[in-house]
Amino acid sequence: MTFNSIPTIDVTALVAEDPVGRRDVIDELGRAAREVGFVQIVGHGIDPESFAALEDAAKRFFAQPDDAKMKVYIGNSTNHRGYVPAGEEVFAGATPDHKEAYDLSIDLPADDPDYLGGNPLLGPNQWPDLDGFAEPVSKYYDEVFSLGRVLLRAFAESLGEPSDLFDRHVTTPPAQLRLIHYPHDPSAADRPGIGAHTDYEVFTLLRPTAPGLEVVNAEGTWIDVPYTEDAFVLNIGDLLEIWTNGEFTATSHRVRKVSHERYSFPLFFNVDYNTWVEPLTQFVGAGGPRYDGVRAGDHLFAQTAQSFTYLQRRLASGEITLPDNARPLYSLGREAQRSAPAV
Ligand SMILES: O=C(O)CCC(=O)C(=O)O
Ligand SMILES: [Fe+2]
Repeated sequence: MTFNSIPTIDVTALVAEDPVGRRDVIDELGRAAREVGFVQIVGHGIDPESFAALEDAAKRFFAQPDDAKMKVYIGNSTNHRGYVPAGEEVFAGATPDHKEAYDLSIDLPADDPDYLGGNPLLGPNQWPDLDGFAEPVSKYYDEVFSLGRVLLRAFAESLGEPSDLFDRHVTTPPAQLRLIHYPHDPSAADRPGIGAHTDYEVFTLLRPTAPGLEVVNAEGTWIDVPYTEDAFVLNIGDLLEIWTNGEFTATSHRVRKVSHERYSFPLFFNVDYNTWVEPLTQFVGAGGPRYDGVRAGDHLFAQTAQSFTYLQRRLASGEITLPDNARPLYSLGREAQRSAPAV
């Protein structure tokens, strides 16, 4: 099965809990997750004002001088929160991505036991000292997180399963929101915005401000995700691919070189750190499971540690270690399947 465009699904009936219309939406979501792994979501009910306020906050944050941004450098954090300067994240192998970012996640109190116990992804955010930043960013996070929960339940139902099959694992998950800024820099025209990859979580809900995102189909052709105002781009991540034994696909995507300024805001919806994710028996046929199991948080941390230079330094010094059985980068998704079968 291949595809040449990204479907758009109006989820109004799902969000409104319309008992009749929601079933059609669920079936459409399931079909898109199987056949494409990417979909544009409209009718999601997120207030355009919340997005406008997030975009404004992000622009004001990135417009600050480097030394102000570096006060909340991600490398100051033990739980992976804060500012990611250009060149910090080495995504596509040798070529650093041409972007800067600000990473936050579920904002737990400073006395959170997982944080105090050294969990590498859980704990408080590292908020900048910038008026009118934390409030709109947190509001957007909470609203999109709630939408994610509705969609997660819909995906379970689309598989003929109880709606809480995955959602029962969502309490305080390491679900990151990234504010990404791709600056305007014509001299960097030969560098990718973000190299090809799959996302490491359950699924991603992304809002961009401009085109540039591309996904690969089964034939290896890169397909544009057209920019649609007010739509969320939803893509299936590694964990749903593993749980469904490949029934859903984590489709590889990239951001092509951007000569214009662009922002994008992916919220990587996730399950709790300690959730064990392996192919569910109902999806495993005679051929057996196609994937080894992973712990949700370990998978995200292992992938993160292999792509952020501050974590590579901590690994090299022995300050931190990779989780057992860490997968190498980019071992899942359609691109990986084309070169080698999953294990
Ligand atoms: O900027 C985009 O549109 C994509 C970002 C992305 O794929 C990611 O952060 O994982
Ligand atoms: Fe991504």
